[in-house]
Amino acid sequence: TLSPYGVHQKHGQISNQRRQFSNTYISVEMDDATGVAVMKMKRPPVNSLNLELLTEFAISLEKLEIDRGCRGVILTSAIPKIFSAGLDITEMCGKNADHYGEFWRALQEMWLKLYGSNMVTIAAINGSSPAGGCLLAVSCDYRIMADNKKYTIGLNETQLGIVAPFWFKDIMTDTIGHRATERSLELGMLYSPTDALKIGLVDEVVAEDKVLSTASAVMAQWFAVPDHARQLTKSMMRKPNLDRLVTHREADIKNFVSFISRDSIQKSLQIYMEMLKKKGS
Ligand SMILES: CCCCCCCCCC/C=C\CC(=O)SCCNC(=O)CCNC(=O)[C@H](O)C(C)(C)COP(=O)(O)OP(=O)(O)OC[C@H]1O[C@@H](n2cnc3c(N)ncnc32)[C@H](O)[C@@H]1OP(=O)(O)O
Repeated sequence: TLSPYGVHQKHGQISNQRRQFSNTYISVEMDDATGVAVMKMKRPPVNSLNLELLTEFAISLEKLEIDRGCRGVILTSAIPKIFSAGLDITEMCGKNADHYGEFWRALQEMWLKLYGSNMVTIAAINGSSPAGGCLLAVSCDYRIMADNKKYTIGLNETQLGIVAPFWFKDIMTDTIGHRATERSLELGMLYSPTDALKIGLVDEVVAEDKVLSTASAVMAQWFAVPDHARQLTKSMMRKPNLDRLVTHREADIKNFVSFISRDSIQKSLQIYMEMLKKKGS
């Protein structure tokens, strides 16, 4: 079927209790018996967040939000060793202002839906999660990361010569505190799972093969609290950050477009992409 946003979706029934829907880059398995949906990003090689993935992400969340049977979402990756490499740098390089604006609006939309969700959201971080990948995780209610010192998480934007916008910074501050955020963002720090746990960037570190089962167990604990009370509390905690972006949404897009269009920023991103490609070859 074609959704109102023009994204093709495949629907399938895999049992009486489980429903599945899948787009190009997102697959969702909804378990009606538990009320839990597992949402997986599947954009090889590194789940970088391009316009299409962000749009599918927002639509999938919206569908789950209006599904009365769904109380919680586990966000994870179908790609081994990678949760998400963050924003697709090629969406921010060598394109025109209209494209940059459309891309940023899609990112904002996805974030407003994820951070503002009434459902319990748990990030099952089964791989590296820099920059935009970290934003996804920090926007959830709870974070469980696989215990593998090769994986890293953090807002490393300054290392690319770019700057995490105020709404990334706000939720990072709410998660790890002002001083840790200041240092972390200025230096563009990426943390191992153990160090991320120490500063409170993730809530639990577990063996790689236990990430999903731990997420399900944590979900059951959160479900023990009456939904209406938990939802009102979440909304009270998150409303100021949500309102701030909604109020300044157009200005934020304008800032992004003018910042990213600068020759010096384009050059920094190109150098970073070349460095990534060289490393891979
Ligand atoms: C005044 C204020 C104004 C505000 C202005 C706002 C400014 C913008 C703010 C933007 C906010 C967020 C930014 C981001 O999210 S930028 C993305 C940052 N991400 C990273 O730095 C991660 C980069 N990638 C890696 O470190 C590694 O790839 C990995 C994730 C650890 C995986 O390592 P790997 O060894 O398994 O894979 P690798 O060989 O490196 O990569 C495979 C191929 O994928 C390409 N690639 C990797 N990451 C990205 C990416 N983010 N976007 C696009 N492409 C990516 C990589 O180049 C390889 O390609 P190829 O196979 O060589 O062709």
